[in-house]
Amino acid sequence: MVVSTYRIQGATGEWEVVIGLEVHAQVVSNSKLFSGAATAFGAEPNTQVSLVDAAMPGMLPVPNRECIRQAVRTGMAIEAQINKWSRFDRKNYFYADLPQGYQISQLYHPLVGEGSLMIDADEKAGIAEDKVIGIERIHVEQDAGKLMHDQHPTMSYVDLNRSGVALMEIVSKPDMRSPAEAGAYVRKLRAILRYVGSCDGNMEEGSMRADVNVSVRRPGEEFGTRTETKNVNSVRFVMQVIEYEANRQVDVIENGGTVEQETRLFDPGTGTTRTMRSKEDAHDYRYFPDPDLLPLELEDAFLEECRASLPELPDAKRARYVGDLGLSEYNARELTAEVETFARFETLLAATARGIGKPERDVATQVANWALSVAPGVINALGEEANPAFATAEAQAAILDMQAKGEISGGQAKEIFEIVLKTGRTPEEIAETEGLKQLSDTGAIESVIDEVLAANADKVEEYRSGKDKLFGFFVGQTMKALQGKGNPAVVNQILKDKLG
Ligand SMILES: Nc1ncnc2c1ncn2[C@@H]1O[C@H](COP(=O)(O)OP(=O)(O)OP(=O)(O)O)[C@@H](O)[C@H]1O
Ligand SMILES: [Mg+2]
Ligand SMILES: [Mg+2]
Repeated sequence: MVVSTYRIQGATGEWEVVIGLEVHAQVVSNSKLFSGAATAFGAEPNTQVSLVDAAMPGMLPVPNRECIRQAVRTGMAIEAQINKWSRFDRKNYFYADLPQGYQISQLYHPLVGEGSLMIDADEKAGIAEDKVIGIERIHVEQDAGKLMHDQHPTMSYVDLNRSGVALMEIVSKPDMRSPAEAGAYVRKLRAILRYVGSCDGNMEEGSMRADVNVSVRRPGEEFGTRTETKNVNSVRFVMQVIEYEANRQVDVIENGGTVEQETRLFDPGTGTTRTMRSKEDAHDYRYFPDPDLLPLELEDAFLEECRASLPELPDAKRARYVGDLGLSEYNARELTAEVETFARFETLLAATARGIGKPERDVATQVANWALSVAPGVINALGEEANPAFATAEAQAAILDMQAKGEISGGQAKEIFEIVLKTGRTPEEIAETEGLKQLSDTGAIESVIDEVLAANADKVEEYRSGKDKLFGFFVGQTMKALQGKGNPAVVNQILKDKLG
């Protein structure tokens, strides 16, 4: 096995990087954490703001059961401790996008305690083996509004649509040791959130973003001082932040300086980070329990309902694909990485197995290869000419069924799929009218084989006296005579029978 350890080579020796991530994930829910206002993305500014979200005096927050349910389900999906008793705290600070003057969050008693998540070995990415990353906690909190500085030459506007939307803050332990591991962690976490349906994981639209904590140390020594780069909104950027920060910190230390604990901002344009605020003006948030809210107490029936609603999760699905369906580790990992991918695969697998009347296991590898490489290959090659709407599960299953029955070859399967993508015609009809079929008519194949054997009587003699290798020659000659359209299984069988 390749053991690849990520190290920064400094002027004075090697450094190890230590990473912990705080991921803010917007909870999928029709209404906000403490109000009935809608959460739909892309609405006109300030059209989804209740009196609670605008912090009108006297308004009281009421916890939204669905938001709590989603956070509990997420906690269960990372095998975390679910705290039946938790409480909300006020995190006080002043900023124009925060009308309350405080954010309702959970510092002292979060809803979800310790859990973990496994990142998968990926040799290409430099991750030698599966690795478990600890998760410290998940707490539930409100999002803030959004300031808009580009609407007016001298004024800033504020959009409160996001004010009060439920977020989960998922805090990892400082267990990651390379940009690749951090990238894999974010991808795996995003996959789990999407499987569970508790967050859409859409980083570009901001429904999932990461605060990236980075420090460096000599391998095996005490942790160094961390910096925290806020609001990083893509996997690639998370990795860039770590790469940049780790190298910057090594330079600082090797040049006799010390790393300051501070909050930094990432500039995607230059791939660098810069100071946003330092420890000196660090916030004192004056956290205290929110007097407007009672502690949350979860009942067993609620917890059971949450557990029962969980789908099969990525690790379990991957193991089942290998164990029950007989797929390779690689195929299983690729197919389970995204919800859309496994959903498409499972639909196609079911349709193919049903069509041909065989157990799923018998056709799983064929369907997996089709879904992961053959079909995308044909679609990409066609580019604009392909109409994705024609790539239905039924059409693809029909092609795979014909191939599994030996009626068409792999090459013909691709040609038929091409025509399907361009025209929407059915595969059976295409195979028939375009002559894209293998010949399986035993009578016709038999007479061709008879001719081949008669024309090569000497070779038949040699074969019968023990030169087994000649079998391939007869197959080749027969196929040539059939212009490549013979069903290989039928050709092989008849040849075997005739040669004795
Ligand atoms: N020495 C270190 N190097 C890198 N990461 C660290 C180190 N120590 C702690 N971390 C990580 O920093 C993060 C700290 O997050 P946490 O939410 O607990 O506190 P915070 O960042 O101080 O608070 P806030 O939520 O207000 O930003 C965790 O992900 C943790 O793993
Ligand atoms: Mg935090
Ligand atoms: Mg933080």
